[in-house]
Amino acid sequence: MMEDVFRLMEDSGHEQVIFCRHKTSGLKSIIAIHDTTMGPALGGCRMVPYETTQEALDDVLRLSKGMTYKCGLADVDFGGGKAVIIGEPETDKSPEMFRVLGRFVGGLNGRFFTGTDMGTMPEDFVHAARESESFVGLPVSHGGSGDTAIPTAFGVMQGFRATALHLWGSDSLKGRIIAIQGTGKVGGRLVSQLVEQGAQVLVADIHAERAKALQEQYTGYVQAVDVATIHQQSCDIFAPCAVGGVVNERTLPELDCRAIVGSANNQLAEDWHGDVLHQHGILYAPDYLVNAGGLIQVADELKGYRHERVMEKTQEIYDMLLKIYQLSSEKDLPTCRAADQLVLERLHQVADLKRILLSGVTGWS
Ligand SMILES: NC(=O)c1ccc[n+]([C@@H]2O[C@H](COP(=O)([O-])OP(=O)(O)OC[C@H]3O[C@@H](n4cnc5c(N)ncnc54)[C@H](O)[C@@H]3O)[C@@H](O)[C@H]2O)c1
Repeated sequence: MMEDVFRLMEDSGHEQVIFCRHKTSGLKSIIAIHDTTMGPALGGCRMVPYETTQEALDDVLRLSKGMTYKCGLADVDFGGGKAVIIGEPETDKSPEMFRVLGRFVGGLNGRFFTGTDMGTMPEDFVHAARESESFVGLPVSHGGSGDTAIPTAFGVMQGFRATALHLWGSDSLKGRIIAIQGTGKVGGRLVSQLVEQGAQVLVADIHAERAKALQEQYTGYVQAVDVATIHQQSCDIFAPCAVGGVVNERTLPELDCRAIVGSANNQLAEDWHGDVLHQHGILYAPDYLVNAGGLIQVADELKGYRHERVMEKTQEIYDMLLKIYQLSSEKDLPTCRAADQLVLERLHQVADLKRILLSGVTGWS
């Protein structure tokens, strides 16, 4: 039986949940707006063949709340939101379905902006964008900003450097050993940038040929290892850049690193795994801060995209991460909890400044 939606919203602090259905296109979608204190909600739109509506609802509530935290730490003027489409991306998509989604999102009148996520592609959004201006992550030919892996990798590099400074007193990565799980768009970029900085890099990918190719390209600096053992490698920094949930009950006792800094979303299988990392003296860079480069890029599209501005903003991940590490040390708090505390402080600050009425605002409340 479906759980009471209002109770779920109350538990997670959501403002609004919208169920959208369209008979002819078969669209079934849920949009969740978590918190708009900092600005309109922003978050990706996923298409997944959820088995139940409850499963889709739980996912959209969890992900939209996560976006509030991500926007808060990245210091962009957006709040948390997310959309899910219930369906199989390979077979259920149609241009009409995305135009219908465009009309539903457009009907929110700027309260929610959305970009691509698992199961949705920039090409799908070309159809949606015909109906509303609330879509980001369009192909470059349609005014989009292009591959988000570029700022994302740049942000992770800031994470490596800030972590090195905190742990070893210098942000140089020369001679450091970094183990990268997943050598795709982000991981692959990190390898070349790390080699440039003089680091030693261990790599693993389920497509073993990708890791091997990097080993051949950077002989003497990059070594390919087995996917099953990458997290167990003795290294300075373990960088998950593939899938979520890699820090879990099974992997925790096997980790042999001083820090975890990577691009993958939801690296902690459960929040309390972050507490265990803290107890074990493994420094964890909250993933939603370190991988915020992509979010910063799509948020910038809404202002008229400027690459330099995106990279400048992404660079700030360095200082924000140092702030989290410092708070964590001072208060003996796990870094994930220190990050949450900073977001809540920011929400209070923004709510306070918004008490000042701007001229031209319609309505008096
Ligand atoms: N691209 C972005 O802008 C961006 C932004 C934020 C977060 N992320 C996250 O970062 C991660 C990497 O993103 P990407 O764009 O490089 O994706 P990608 O699909 O280009 O690369 C992922 C790589 O990981 C490999 N892989 C998958 N499962 C693996 C496993 N169990 N062990 C080892 N390798 C595995 C894949 O073969 C692939 O080469 C993802 O979790 C993504 O959600 C990416």
